[in-house]
Amino acid sequence: MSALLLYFADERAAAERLAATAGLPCAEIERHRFPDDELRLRLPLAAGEALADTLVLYRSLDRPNEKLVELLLVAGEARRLGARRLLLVAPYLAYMRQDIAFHPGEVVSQQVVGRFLAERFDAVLTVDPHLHRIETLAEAIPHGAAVSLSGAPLLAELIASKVANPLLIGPDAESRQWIEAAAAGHGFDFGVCSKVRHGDRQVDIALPALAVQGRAVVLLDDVASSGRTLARAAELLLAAGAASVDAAVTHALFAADALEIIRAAGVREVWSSDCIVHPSNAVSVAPLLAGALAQLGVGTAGEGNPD
Ligand SMILES: O=P(O)(O)OC[C@H]1O[C@H](OP(=O)(O)OP(=O)(O)O)[C@H](O)[C@@H]1O
Repeated sequence: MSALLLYFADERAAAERLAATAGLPCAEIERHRFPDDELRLRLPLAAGEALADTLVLYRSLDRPNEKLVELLLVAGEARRLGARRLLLVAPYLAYMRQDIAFHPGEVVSQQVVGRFLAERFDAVLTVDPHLHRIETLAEAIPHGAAVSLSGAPLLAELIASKVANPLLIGPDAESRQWIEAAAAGHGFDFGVCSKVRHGDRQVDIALPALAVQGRAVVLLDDVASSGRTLARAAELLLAAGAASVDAAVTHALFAADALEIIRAAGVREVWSSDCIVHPSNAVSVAPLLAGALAQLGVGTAGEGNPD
């Protein structure tokens, strides 16, 4: 069974890391944007060349609005050309946070986008999707297509290599799942804050009842967007006597002035996984994704020959 990993130029490095780890050939999709913002895409196929049995499309869904159109076009063309098996590797999955209509008529984007993906791809692999009122990704992406992976163990290894005897702090109740997973493997001390969100850029945080005086604290979260969550938590921790505060996130969205806000709050180092391409990337999720692909029978990562 032949398989090919397809990627776009702006994610070449991360896609090539995955291809190398998974033992897959890879090729770039050519992309041109017309003056009116329409896209012209070209799959890397020579005239008369047959499609691979399995196509793996690598596209992380930060800046999702245009990327969702790319998925629509690539998947549509691949199926038109007779693709039998089409997998999406989207290390960051967008639109997962709007999981309920807060007002009549409000679009429940999570469900709409989830169905859009499930109708086009046989499997959708992602890391730490932000789920709030639903428990499993399968409730958003139906038809058995959802594969949800945890970046916490990789971030925990990174933290262990950077900070001696860290105190892991999760900024809200939802972070407890990855804080516990990260702490478990290394015996880190940990605690979880409580958070109330008042708006896109406004959160109130209360620290857990823990001694933070003199501790090297690492904040660990799934995503940093406006940066306000990490910034507010860091301010409180430093005010409570923490010796240092670093931050690690799976998804480095860092919208607009987020990094400046985080640094101004006193955060020393900011690390992220390469789920979203960003200068803070410090750990690759390629081994995690390659392992999941191997479980789906794609690539050689499961055969002990990742190179
Ligand atoms: O950088 P920021 O803009 O602060 O956003 C990042 C935060 O947002 C998310 O939680 P959220 O507050 O959405 O939790 P919820 O799903 O419980 O509303 C996420 O888990 C982070 O904690």
